[in-house]
Amino acid sequence: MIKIDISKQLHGSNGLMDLDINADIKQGEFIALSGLSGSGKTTLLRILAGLEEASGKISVDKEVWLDGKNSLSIQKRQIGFVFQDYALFNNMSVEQNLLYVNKDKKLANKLLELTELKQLAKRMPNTLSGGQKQRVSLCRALMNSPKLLLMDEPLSALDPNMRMKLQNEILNLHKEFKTTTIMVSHEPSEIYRLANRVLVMKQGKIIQDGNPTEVLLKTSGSQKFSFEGEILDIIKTDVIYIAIISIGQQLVEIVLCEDEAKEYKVGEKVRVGTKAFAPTLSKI
Ligand SMILES: Nc1ncnc2c1ncn2[C@@H]1O[C@H](COP(=O)(O)OP(=O)(O)OP(=O)(O)O)[C@@H](O)[C@H]1O
Repeated sequence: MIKIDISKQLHGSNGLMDLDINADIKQGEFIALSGLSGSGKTTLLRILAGLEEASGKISVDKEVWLDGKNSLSIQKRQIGFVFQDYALFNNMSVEQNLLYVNKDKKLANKLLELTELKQLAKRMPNTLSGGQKQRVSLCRALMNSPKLLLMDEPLSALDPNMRMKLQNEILNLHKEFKTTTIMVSHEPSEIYRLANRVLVMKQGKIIQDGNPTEVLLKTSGSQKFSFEGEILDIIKTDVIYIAIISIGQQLVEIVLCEDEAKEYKVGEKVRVGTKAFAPTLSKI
């Protein structure tokens, strides 16, 4: 069990902001940490890792990581950290990056096999793709059998296909090692696939704490669809107008009458909704 009860005054974008976090995390939980930019997610991870000071207490099982002025050093905390920008040692091969953390060759091999990196073990990081680099940094973070794995938007620099592949690998690694994990993510589908619990932060506080269904599904099964998107263009045809909306990776056309077309502007954020129809599924 990880017990967190910390506070710290931060300089938010609108003046001072108190980071105040009180949460208990069970062994093996996979937590998605979500919330608007500037809400304090990265700072919380950095405090847990011992990279930043805070007041309060953090304990992991019977071990005290922080208690008032007493703070266990980063090296002694047994933390794995995966950053968005990989942070690999570029002068070391893939295998050396892993063995630098811990000389356990058997574990390094197992991790490289699980993430299909075995053939790349002797390669240098700058010869790898973004997805491969992030797999290496994930493996490296697991080399010291961390009590807590912290990941700060680890997949946000990757294209959607690679992102999905890495989500599966993260899931496999979590099944295998059951490492207690906190991962910052903004993507609902990613959170839904990976996490068993979601913490949503706002202005330094946790404002929602629940399982992904409770936190993410707002329609409660009512079959109303609603997607957020942005108007890319409004095109006039003979008698009607067509708004081109970008929703995630897709472009959608919505027919507008003249009065509606006047109401909206290109660049505006909109909600595309539909009700009273039965959605169907088909394989792709
Ligand atoms: N050591 C610090 N002392 C004071 N203020 C800080 C410190 N570190 C960060 N901040 C401020 O705290 C706020 C929260 O920053 P943080 O990076 O934790 O947010 P975030 O939720 O991770 O945002 P993003 O999603 O954009 O990465 C920011 O306004 C930042 O400037």
